[in-house]
Amino acid sequence: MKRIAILGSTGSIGTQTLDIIQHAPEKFQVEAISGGYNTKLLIEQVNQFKPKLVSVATKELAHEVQLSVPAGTKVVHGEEGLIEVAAATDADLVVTALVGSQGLKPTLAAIDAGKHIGLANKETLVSAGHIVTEAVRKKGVAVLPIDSEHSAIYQCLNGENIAQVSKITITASGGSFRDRTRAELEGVTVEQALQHPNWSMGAKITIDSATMVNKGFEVIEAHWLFDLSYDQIDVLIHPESVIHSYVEFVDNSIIAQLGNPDMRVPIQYALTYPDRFVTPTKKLDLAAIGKLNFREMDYTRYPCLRMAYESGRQGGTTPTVFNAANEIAVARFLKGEITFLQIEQVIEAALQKHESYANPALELIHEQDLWARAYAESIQF
Ligand SMILES: NC(=O)C1=CN([C@@H]2O[C@H](COP(=O)(O)OP(=O)(O)OC[C@H]3O[C@@H](n4cnc5c(N)ncnc54)[C@H](OP(=O)(O)O)[C@@H]3O)[C@@H](O)[C@H]2O)C=CC1
Ligand SMILES: CC(=O)[C@@H](O)[C@H](O)COP(=O)(O)O
Ligand SMILES: [Mn+2]
Repeated sequence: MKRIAILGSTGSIGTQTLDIIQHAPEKFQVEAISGGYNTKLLIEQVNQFKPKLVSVATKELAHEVQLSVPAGTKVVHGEEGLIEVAAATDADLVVTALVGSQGLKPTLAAIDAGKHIGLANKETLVSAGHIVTEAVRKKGVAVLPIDSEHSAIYQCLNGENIAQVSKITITASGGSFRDRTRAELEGVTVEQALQHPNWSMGAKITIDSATMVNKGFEVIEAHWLFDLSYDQIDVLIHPESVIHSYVEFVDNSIIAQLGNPDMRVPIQYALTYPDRFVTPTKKLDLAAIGKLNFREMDYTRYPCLRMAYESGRQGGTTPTVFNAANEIAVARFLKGEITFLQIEQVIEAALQKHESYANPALELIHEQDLWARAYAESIQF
């Protein structure tokens, strides 16, 4: 029995993690879960999976949840609650499925407590990759990627010598506006931006996919997960999201991982690694698909990807600012305060304004994250 804790159990990744678990109840025990504000779903999950510990966003919501869950369930709240879910139970593996850099402290707490990590919350590695990587090295825990591209690369690298990798290629669907020119992005709506062509995901990552910030995050995430230089990480547009990513070796051999766009496959792989078992997902039918398409990345069309590479290469607090400014810009776009094209303007302005600090400690990361948020919030158009 593998004991699992889930940060963000009520979200897209969290619910799909529980879906895999409910298909193999003999393999998993859910020790702890956390939700934010969706208490209705959280209560259903607690009653079905019977974790000992559950966390919600606020004290008031914790009181509400306590009334509707089995006696003996401990209900906690806020950042401390997330840290407790991450670190205070007997879980072997913590699935980090919170959205945004609020996932950083709980992830570090889980690592410090010696838990293996099923990593979905990529903003954590973008914001503080060197700190997370160092903590993982010190504690000797495993980080099993859940992000589909990184799970693909992890699977392609299984048993290979990383020194013989010449480069990796992360595939990108192109997002909800992949067939529009930049001029055609003027006036696009929130509703249109939320229509991802292949994946059903939370709102924030769906917007990140449309701006190509998501791919930029994935480049930085790959740099930290696989210890590759930015020159060894490419991005290629692949509209069907069937090839999830691939690795090219020094002998020009390429290994790719394929599958239907269904996050339950990489989630399951992270939960059961190094084993595999029959899954509730559908088989990939290449004959029915017929052909796969590819397009070279256009960095003028997608300036956020260019900014991500620049931020990653600069390192220090620059990726922290890139991430935090983006979080605010996306929230402002979703609230209707700014336009889609202004998201990249907010990020660019924050990157230009900030002063990069090399090798920052956690306190400085936190400070710069707050600075970038306040600055991104203050920009008026
Ligand atoms: N969805 C996907 O297919 C993929 C997602 N990822 C990454 O995984 C992470 C999660 O994404 P996704 O599942 O789509 O996101 P969702 O928005 O669907 O879920 C986010 C989760 O975080 C919780 N949460 C949000 N705010 C708070 C808060 N203040 N306090 C406590 N909990 C909070 C939400 O709770 P509630 O809803 O109850 O408020 C929810 O459980 C992101 O980093 C994303 O980039 C990576 C690859 C694919
Ligand atoms: C499912 C997943 O891993 C997402 O991160 C996905 O990559 C989003 O799709 P695109 O960013 O390629 O549009
Ligand atoms: Mn991805």
